[in-house]
Amino acid sequence: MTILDKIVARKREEILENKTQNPISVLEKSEFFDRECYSLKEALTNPEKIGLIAEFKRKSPSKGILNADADVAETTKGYVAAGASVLSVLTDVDFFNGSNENLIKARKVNEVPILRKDFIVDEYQILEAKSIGADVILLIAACLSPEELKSLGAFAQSLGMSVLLEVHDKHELLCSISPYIDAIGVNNRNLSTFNVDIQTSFELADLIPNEFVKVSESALSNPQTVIDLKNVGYRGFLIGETFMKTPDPANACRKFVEEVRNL
Ligand SMILES: O=P(O)(O)OC[C@@H](O)[C@@H](O)c1c[nH]c2ccccc12
Repeated sequence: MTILDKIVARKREEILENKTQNPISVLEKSEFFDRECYSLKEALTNPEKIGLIAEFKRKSPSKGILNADADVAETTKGYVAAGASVLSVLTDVDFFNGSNENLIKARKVNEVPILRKDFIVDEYQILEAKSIGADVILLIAACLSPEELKSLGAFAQSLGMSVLLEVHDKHELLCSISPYIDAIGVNNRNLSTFNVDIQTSFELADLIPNEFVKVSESALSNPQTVIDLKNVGYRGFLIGETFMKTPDPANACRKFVEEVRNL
């Protein structure tokens, strides 16, 4: 059993618990449920920005605790002030020390698209994402069939949300493309083995059809890599650890954006 299998197995239990505690009728009454979502594509294609998706992640299964203390409202506001176009907030509790509460706190103080970073396998989680104020959901090809990717993507888009499809190899990419996604993220980290290799993004760049915004995810720590990825067509850069492992993630983000701009 890989770590991804473990996470998904636990996720299915959690969904059952949440469905009884917070039925859909309750989710639909949330203050955020009827708000209009911000568009991921629009945010990432703004020519004045570098296309940063800055992530709030306290812990990861591969690295352990990154930051137990950072305040989510202050950090996410700082990310946006630093120039981030989009925020990503981990909501998985057991493996990433995230929470829905963290996303709600980020939503209340920011006016940019927010990605609910979690392992989505059920429509219920998409309604939950909408109810906590998320604009974007992640669909991970490694844990969903092509049919599930299509139906979950179509469901999210029917609610006005954007869909980021995550792939980490050519096979996943080629069998997951559908009209029900807005952007394609190449994860440089293999979620089953935790191996990281930025070449993955360079190798898959040309295989992603141009109608999708191209996003490179994970293990980005060098400002020059952002420039090199831009040159092969990427418009989004998802960064968590590089910022969160420092005592002041927003400040680390500000320095990173400045360095990219000066290159
Ligand atoms: O912290 P990093 O190496 O900058 O990576 C961020 C993000 O890409 C990573 O957290 C991530 C990518 N895909 C995921 C799926 C689930 C949980 C987390 C992730």
